[in-house]
Amino acid sequence: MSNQSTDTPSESSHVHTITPIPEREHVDSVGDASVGSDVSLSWLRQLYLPKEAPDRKVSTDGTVQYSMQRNYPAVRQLSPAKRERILVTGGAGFVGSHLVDRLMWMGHEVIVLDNFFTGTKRNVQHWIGHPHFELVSHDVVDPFMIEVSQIYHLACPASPPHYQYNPTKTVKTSVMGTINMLGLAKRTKARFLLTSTSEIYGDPEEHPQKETYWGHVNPIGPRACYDEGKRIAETLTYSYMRQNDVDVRVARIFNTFGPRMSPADGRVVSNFIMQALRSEPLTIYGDGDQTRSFQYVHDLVDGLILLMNKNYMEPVNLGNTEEYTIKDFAIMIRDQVISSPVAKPVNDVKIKTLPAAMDDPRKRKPDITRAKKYLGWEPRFAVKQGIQETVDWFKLQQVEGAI
Ligand SMILES: O=C(O)[C@H]1O[C@H](OP(=O)(O)OP(=O)(O)OC[C@H]2O[C@@H](n3ccc(=O)[nH]c3=O)[C@H](O)[C@@H]2O)[C@H](O)[C@@H](O)[C@@H]1O
Repeated sequence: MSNQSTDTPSESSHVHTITPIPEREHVDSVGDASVGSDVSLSWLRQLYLPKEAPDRKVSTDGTVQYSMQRNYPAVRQLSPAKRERILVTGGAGFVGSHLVDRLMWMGHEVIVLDNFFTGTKRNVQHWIGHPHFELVSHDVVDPFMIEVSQIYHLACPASPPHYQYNPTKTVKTSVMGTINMLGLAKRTKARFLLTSTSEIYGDPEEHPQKETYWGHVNPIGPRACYDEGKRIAETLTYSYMRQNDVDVRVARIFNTFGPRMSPADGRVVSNFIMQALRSEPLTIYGDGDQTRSFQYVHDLVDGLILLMNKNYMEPVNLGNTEEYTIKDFAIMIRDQVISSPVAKPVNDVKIKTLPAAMDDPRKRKPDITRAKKYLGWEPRFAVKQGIQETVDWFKLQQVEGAI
């Protein structure tokens, strides 16, 4: 993409009316006691923003030395009868690893399958060797046999540059990976949860998007490998439900951010934070009037666990209704990185405009009436609180030389 202009865009001209964002209280605990996922934020933070890191020593000579962790984080003690054996595909990825943290906290046995294309061992390193945890290097495109009672099927690249890097493989992952995992659910009678996406709505003509909306997707465009892949994954899921009595759940996940996002995955949150930290211009694709609604990863994990454990089989949107134009979002992130008390000094960060991405949805915001009604779920985190934690995490990676 070539640079067209270097300037700070005006904050006014929106394409449609955006609901003002309400103030939210600072959150210090997450989860839901009804399913045993309730936990303090500080317990989770020790896993990704530790005060000390006894498992690794980062030296000024540019080396890092990992050592066996002496103590695992404390988890709930469950009786064997209540302990589920849970498979998480893509469990070493950004969302998957936070889900694994919570399921481990809840006292369950967790088996992670990952091919490490976008996930990393580092994301789940703190659990390796734990008696409740197993990490398997495996690509879901190939069949996999195991006895489990629940399957969270997350495996698939999710950022547009990653899923467009090898579109055929993305389609295979969605189609064959989902068939393999549904087959496993059928054989073991495990409950199966598909992580679908807001992208199945395409460039929506309905706003906000309800689950009853069928979508507006270009079937042959550059995003199709992901959009259509996830649409067929939904089709497969409900076919197995009707034909084979598989107990299914479908989450349609809207834009999610947080610690452990890959700094180079090309999504807007990681791009803007990294650019601001490096004092580089923030890159806006197109006019910046396109909108997205961003949720913090812990809210999503709350929603996924509730959905798995409640008795509701239709698709459910999981997303935050705080909607931003991308240009307002750029300004918000820039200001937050600059004003952050522990930030290394960043120079005056500019914003530059690049050509729009093809088929980029113009607006996106979830209608979460269903999630509220059937799961008793709604996001708790203000985007700003989540962004602050994410900025802190990116800074820690920078200090440790990991990025
Ligand atoms: O973050 C997510 O959860 C979602 O990310 C992508 O969907 P998309 O909305 O295109 O996400 P981004 O790549 O983060 O882009 C958001 C908006 O920011 C723009 N953008 C992105 C990157 C950038 O540097 N500058 C910029 O203006 C994009 O053009 C787009 O309009 C994935 O396709 C979804 O599956 C995934 O759920």
